[in-house]
Amino acid sequence: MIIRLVDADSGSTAEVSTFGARVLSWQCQGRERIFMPDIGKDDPRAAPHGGVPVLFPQFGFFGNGRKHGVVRDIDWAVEKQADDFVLMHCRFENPEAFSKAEVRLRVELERDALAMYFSVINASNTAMRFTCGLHTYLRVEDVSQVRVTGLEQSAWQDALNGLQSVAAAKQALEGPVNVDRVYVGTPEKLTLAEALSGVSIEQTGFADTVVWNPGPELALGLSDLGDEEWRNFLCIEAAQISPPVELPAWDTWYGRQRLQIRDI
Ligand SMILES: O=P(O)(O)OC[C@H]1O[C@@H](O)[C@H](O)[C@@H](O)[C@@H]1O
Repeated sequence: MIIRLVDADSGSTAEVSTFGARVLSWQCQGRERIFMPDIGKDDPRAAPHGGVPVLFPQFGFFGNGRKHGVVRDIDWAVEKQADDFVLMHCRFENPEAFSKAEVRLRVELERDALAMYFSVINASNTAMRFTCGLHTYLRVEDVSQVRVTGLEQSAWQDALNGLQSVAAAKQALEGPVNVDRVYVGTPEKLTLAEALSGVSIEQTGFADTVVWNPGPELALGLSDLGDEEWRNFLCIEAAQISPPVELPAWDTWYGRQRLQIRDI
């Protein structure tokens, strides 16, 4: 099922699928801001690379479980809904580790912003360890022309090169084609700028940021992407990887990512 949100004042809209609690679309100021491959427009299940997949209980290969976790591939239940927000939840269980969790995502549409509130309740009697993230695919006209600011002072691990540590670049990230970087301990505010428009990206709770674009060669191996679609997105992912979350029994962990359109 797809839930459609509307902000009555501005006419902004968003679409969220109950499959994976994945945001599929955010139309704001007359433009689509979230990337979905063409093939996924009718059936999002056919297109894992797009929208905002929720990654839990594992981000990427950071853990002993399945890459990017399991909750992106299951149906979530709607708990509350209004014109401009939806709250969904799913249950996660790992009998081998005696762990159970209740995972929630609230997606809230504002005048010129989209906020995603993620939470995990450890519903078991033992502490729980996980990594997680919101794998946001930001739609851009041409990734080779964009500029990301806010990460200038952050060192990173290069996932294209065995997670080798790389010193902070001390400059903005320009035209990030074929990058896969894990920035550990990042500022709360980043900016993605294009020629005519920009997005402020704010994250709280999530300490890390992953920046990913596959570029033309890696994209050939991703069957849901059309030949040139790698140009039309940059993933700026709010993540908690290092350190992993150690959540005591019956405690709750919160993370939020908020996207806001800004003038350039
Ligand atoms: O193909 P998936 O599982 O959706 O992952 C896509 C990308 O997700 C990013 O978060 C990772 O840093 C990349 O290494 C990965 O390729």
